[in-house]
Amino acid sequence: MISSQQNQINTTINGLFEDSKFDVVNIMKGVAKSVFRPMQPLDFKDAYLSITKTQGEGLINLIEDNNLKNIVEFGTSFGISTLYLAQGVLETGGRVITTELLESKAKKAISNFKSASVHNLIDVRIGDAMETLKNHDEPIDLLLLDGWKDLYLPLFQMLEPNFHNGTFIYVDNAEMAESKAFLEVISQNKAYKLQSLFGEKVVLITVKK
Ligand SMILES: C[S@@+](CC[C@H](N)C(=O)[O-])C[C@H]1O[C@@H](n2cnc3c(N)ncnc32)[C@H](O)[C@@H]1O
Repeated sequence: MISSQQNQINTTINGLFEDSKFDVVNIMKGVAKSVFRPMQPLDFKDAYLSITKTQGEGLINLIEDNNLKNIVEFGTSFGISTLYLAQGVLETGGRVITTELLESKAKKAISNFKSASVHNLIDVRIGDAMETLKNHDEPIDLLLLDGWKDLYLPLFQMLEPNFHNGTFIYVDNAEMAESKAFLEVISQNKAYKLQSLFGEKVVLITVKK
């Protein structure tokens, strides 16, 4: 049975997907700005760049099926993926820490979490995730990597001491060049198993038991 809170989350997510239909234009504007210089997060301040609905539903199942409670997300944007994570932890009794570099995006995300009445389950860290997660010293059950791809490896390595036998690392945009370089390094490490999902878009890393 779908609870009224799940309904509220779904309504918020549907509204955000509706709003994100202008993303193609916003992404093109961002890419155009970065023709003569490296891309910057600020170039995409209006773009959602979100995971898909199917990915979101898959994340809910992953959380519920494995009773995951301690979730960390790199890259909040306007909060679509975080709302799916919150829907998962609503069932498991867990919590989500999410990180966003741009204050304007983080503030909009917080307002979206309030609309969905899940703000009490989510700790939003504003600023560079390499700083805001620097002193993280609690077990991580699920790490969602969906921020800028050049930070996947240093962030993974920084948080690695918090992984355990049941940790999942969900790598979005795995097909991108910088993600591939990161995954190449991880695949050399015998401690981890890699599995592709959604064609090449996602790689799910698990800790070998
Ligand atoms: C692909 S979007 C995230 C989409 C979101 N996970 C979703 O599915 O709705 C990536 C986000 O990461 C943020 N970001 C980039 N570098 C970051 C950093 N160093 N620390 C925290 N967030 C960062 C960007 O500003 C951008 O909003």
